[in-house]
Amino acid sequence: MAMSSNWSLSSSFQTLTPSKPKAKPLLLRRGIGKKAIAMSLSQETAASGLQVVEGNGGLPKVSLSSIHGSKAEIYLFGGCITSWKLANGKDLLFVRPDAVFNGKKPISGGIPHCFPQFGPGAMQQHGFGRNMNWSIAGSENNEGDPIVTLELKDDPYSRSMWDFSFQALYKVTLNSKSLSTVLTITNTDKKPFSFSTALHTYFRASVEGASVKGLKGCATLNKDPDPSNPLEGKEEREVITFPGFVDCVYLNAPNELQLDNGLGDTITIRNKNWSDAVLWNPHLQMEACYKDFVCVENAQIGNIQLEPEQSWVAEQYISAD
Ligand SMILES: O=P(O)(O)OC[C@H]1O[C@@H](O)[C@H](O)[C@@H](O)[C@@H]1O
Repeated sequence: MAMSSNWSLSSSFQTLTPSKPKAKPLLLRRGIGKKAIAMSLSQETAASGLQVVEGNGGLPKVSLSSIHGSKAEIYLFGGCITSWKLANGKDLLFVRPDAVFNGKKPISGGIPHCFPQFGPGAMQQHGFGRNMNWSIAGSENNEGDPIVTLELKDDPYSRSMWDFSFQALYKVTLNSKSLSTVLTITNTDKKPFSFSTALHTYFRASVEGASVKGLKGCATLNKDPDPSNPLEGKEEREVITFPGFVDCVYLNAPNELQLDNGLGDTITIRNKNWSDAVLWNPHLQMEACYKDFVCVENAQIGNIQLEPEQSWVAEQYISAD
């Protein structure tokens, strides 16, 4: 499979001592007071093409601009990428009209994290990663393309649900026609833990014209009609469309899928080490917006167990040609 030249991952599991990226640290650090955050807003940071600005609800938002014209936005709350615009100004991601930006409820749209649980399970459906504040651990600029690394660590809130010490690093790179992410989960505890995770990507779409290719032959867990009792099956379709409610897990999904968003764009979704995929459209359960998006999610549905100091790494690379 062809990958871009900056696409490299030596191994999926690495034993390493958790470390900060080498890039120059920015002002917004974890645990910093509100006042300090306010002071650092609007500041042009060390790496060009990257700014921290005030987003909806006053939440800090990282704004990325490539010299090639593409743009992206990431809320530190939830480490959620809410916008990915090509040079032509088209935003390929979708934020639901009912999304709230109050720093409490997860942002419904863009690319929310499901961590440390895809769900359903012991804690809230998609875990706590999407409703905690991530911090900026570093930034770079590679030939005009901005790169930012966000970090999430355990705190009393996460420990109230999942009593482990962890570090999540999320490196986001914006290129002219692509957006890539590397998620690294490290066990910083003294005991093993297990987790599941997903990138719950909401793609802007015209649902009637949208389709996904690449999943034929996969084993499926279909949550339609009963989400609490998924039906096991096998995907027989070359081209999957969204004629009604869709909520299906694809196990051992391939490393490359293609989404036709029904709006004139073909989006290639490549991954390394995201083992599974999920397709979701709520249909009439969300009458106000279901026609305007489809979720195509890279996921790790089965639990990953990490020993102390061990890391799990997975990459996603979405591009529009
Ligand atoms: O939490 P959100 O963004 O509303 O998404 C919920 C949906 O997320 C999907 O990933 C699940 O497969 C669905 O079962 C679930 O209903």
